[in-house]
Amino acid sequence: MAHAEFRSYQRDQVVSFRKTTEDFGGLSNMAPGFPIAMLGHLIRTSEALYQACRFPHMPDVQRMVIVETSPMTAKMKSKPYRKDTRPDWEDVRVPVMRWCLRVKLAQNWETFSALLMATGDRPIVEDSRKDDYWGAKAAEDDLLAGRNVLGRLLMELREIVRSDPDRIAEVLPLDIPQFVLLGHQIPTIKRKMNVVPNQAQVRELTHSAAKKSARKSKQDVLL
Ligand SMILES: Nc1nc(O)c(N)c(N[C@@H]2O[C@H](COP(=O)(O)O)[C@@H](O)[C@H]2O)n1
Repeated sequence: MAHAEFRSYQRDQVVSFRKTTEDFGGLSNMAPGFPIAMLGHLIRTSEALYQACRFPHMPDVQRMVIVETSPMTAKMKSKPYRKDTRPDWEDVRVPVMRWCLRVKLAQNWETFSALLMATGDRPIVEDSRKDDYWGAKAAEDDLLAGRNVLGRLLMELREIVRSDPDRIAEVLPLDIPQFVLLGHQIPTIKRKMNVVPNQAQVRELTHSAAKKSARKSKQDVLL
């Protein structure tokens, strides 16, 4: 999969997604509404989980990534540290992404499995402006061209949901060195119904949203 071949998809024959607000936007790692609970922390998106996995040896950077409300901002904020990404990242990033998607599914079973099933048998493609590794880019004749590794992983997951859903009853940690979050070994994740934040997590979310809104209204005044 890491060396998935480059291919073209006819746009009108696939399920594609770009914005998280589109019908199939929930397939995007950036999509809100698929929270992940791990080691007592609430992680808002699979993108944040994936990006945090770059920095097992830098818990402060991991924390910064997982507490940020917006996954795009989290990714941007972690950009200065990209040079410190774990050295084997190129070898492990596809298994890490596969694991992140399984965790997203295991903890949001009803909603994410329903979304995957709603794609039917059509190819799934992330329609990306600039990333033809995880997704595919617009090409001539209404084609999308790229390696579409994320789309392929989603299709792989769809097949598991369809034919062997018990494989997602538990998601084992990856057998790679330093598979840790905030200094703790990542545990086996058990399938559960959609994650409901606990009281402490609700307080944390409310607090950070309130702080953000206060900052914003201050900026509004300054503008
Ligand atoms: N919405 C969006 N904007 C971008 O700029 C993107 N690159 C993506 N693609 C997603 O980014 C993740 C991989 O990021 P890196 O390889 O660490 O840059 C992955 O979730 C892609 O689906 N999406």
